[in-house]
Amino acid sequence: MRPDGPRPTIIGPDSGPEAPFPLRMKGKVVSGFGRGSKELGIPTANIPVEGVSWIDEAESGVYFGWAGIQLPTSHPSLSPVPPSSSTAPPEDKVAEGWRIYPMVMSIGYNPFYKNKVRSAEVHVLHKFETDFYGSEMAISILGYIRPEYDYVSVEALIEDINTDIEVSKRSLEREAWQKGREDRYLWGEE
Ligand SMILES: Cc1cc2nc3c(=O)[nH]c(=O)nc-3n(C[C@H](O)[C@H](O)[C@H](O)COP(=O)(O)O)c2cc1C
Ligand SMILES: Nc1ncnc2c1ncn2[C@@H]1O[C@H](COP(=O)(O)OP(=O)(O)O)[C@@H](O)[C@H]1O
Ligand SMILES: [Mg+2]
Repeated sequence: MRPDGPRPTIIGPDSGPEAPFPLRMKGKVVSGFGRGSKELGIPTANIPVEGVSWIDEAESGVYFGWAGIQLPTSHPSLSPVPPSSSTAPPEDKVAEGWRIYPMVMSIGYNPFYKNKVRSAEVHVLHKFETDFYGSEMAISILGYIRPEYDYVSVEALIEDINTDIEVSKRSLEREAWQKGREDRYLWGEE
C-alpha cells in the first residue's frame, strides 16, 4: 500500500541524469487492458517488453523521460504546423511524422489491478486528437520516481499519477534534462 506523507516534487540533480540512465527501449504501440483512458482518464501507450535487454533487472516502478513517436502523416495532431516545443528531430524526420514529447511511465505489474504480466506503459505529456496504436515509439528514460503501489481506491491511484505528471514536468524543465530530447534514438535511429 502507498505510504502516507508528502512526496518529493523534483527528481535528480540539476546537473542532469545519472547512471544507469538513460535507459532506452522502442516498439510499436499495442493494446493494453483498456483501463487507462476509461477508468483513470489517463491513457497509456503500451509497448512490448520482450527483447529489451535491461528490463528484467529494472526495478518495477514509475519513471520519466522523453518519448519519440512516429505519427502517421495523416494524424490530425501533426497539422497544421508542429509547435517548435514538440519537435527536436531534424526536418526530414519531422516530415516522416516523428515528434518528441515529455513522458511519465510505469514498468511493472500494476499492483492495484494485479496484472499477471509485466507491462511498460507510457503516458505522453501532450493532448492528442486521436489515438496512435501501431505507431513506432522510442523512449529514453532519464529517472526513477517511485515504486508501484496498491491503493485504497481508484481516486487515490489517479491522484498519485497526477503528482507523477507534475514531478516529471518539473524535473524535465531543467536545462541539463532538456538535452535528453536531442537523443537520436528518439527519432528511430539506433
Ligand atoms: C505515471 C504512472 C504511474 C502509475 N502508477 C501505478 C501504481 O502505483 N500502481 C498501479 O497499480 N498502477 C500504476 N499505473 C498503471 C495504471 O494502473 C495503468 O496505466 C492502467 O491500469 C492502464 O492500463 P492499460 O494500459 O492496460 O489500460 C501507473 C501508470 C502511470 C502512467
Ligand atoms: N497522451 C497520451 N499518452 C499515451 N497514449 C495516448 C495519449 N493520448 C492518446 N493516447 C492513445 O491512447 C492509447 C492508450 O489508451 P489506454 O486507455 O491506456 O488503452 P490500452 O489499455 O489499450 O493501452 C494509446 O495506445 C494511444 O494510442
Ligand atoms: Mg495503456
